[in-house]
Amino acid sequence: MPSPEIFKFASADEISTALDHFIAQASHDAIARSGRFTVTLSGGSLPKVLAAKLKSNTTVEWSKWHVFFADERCVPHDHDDSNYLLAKQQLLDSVPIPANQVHPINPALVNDRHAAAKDYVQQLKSVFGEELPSFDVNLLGIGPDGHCCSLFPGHPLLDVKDTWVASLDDSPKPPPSRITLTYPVINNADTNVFVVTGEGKADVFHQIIDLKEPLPSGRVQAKRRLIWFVDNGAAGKLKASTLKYSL
Ligand SMILES: O=C1O[C@H](COP(=O)(O)O)[C@@H](O)[C@H](O)[C@H]1O
Repeated sequence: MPSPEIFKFASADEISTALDHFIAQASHDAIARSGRFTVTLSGGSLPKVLAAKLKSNTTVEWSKWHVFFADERCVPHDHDDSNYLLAKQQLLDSVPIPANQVHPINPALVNDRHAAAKDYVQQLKSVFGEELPSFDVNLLGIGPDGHCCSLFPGHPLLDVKDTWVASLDDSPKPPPSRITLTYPVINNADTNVFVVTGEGKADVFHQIIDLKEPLPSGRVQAKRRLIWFVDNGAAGKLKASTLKYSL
């Protein structure tokens, strides 16, 4: 299992620049290796930081991207709570990824979370076949409680191993009904990248990295790289010895 690599930046803006370079390189490498770049996006604070610079990057072969969502709220695509809507507004509307290579939750199934999760497994199979999906990169956020995707502390979904996509109707963070990738898929990625900004995340980041508390984000592994991009605010309580400063 790779050790976490933690990179600290002065601001969210600096993270956007670093992410632009990092994702462009990861995309280039994956396309050279396999002809495509498979990536998941999270919701919350991530899409804005991710897209700020990346959306103007003309060196990226956007036509080779296949985009999924690490988790999604069971709401229509035009709902304010939709992770897809957020990603569309921040990034997807600005870059030429073919529409059939972007995989949002099926909008016809948002009132039936079980069916939506099952459908999302089929969407994964349409790109990865029957093998356990191995994304080139998952782009993940963390909540102040340590959740990532829609995997919340103490929730039974933390132990799910028999499906690639699970659903819940009791998310402690609204909205309650959601679907989420499970650990077998998350941890089978080549690279998992967390993006953490702001003082509001300083306590939980310290708990995960320094105190090694078994919060959902702290249980994320990867096949090759496990990377954290953090700003000064989020790293405010971290022991200095755990940091790396350049990629
Ligand atoms: O509900 C969610 O929250 C997490 C963290 O969001 P943030 O705003 O604190 O960064 C997010 O990663 C996840 O995709 C989303 O559904």
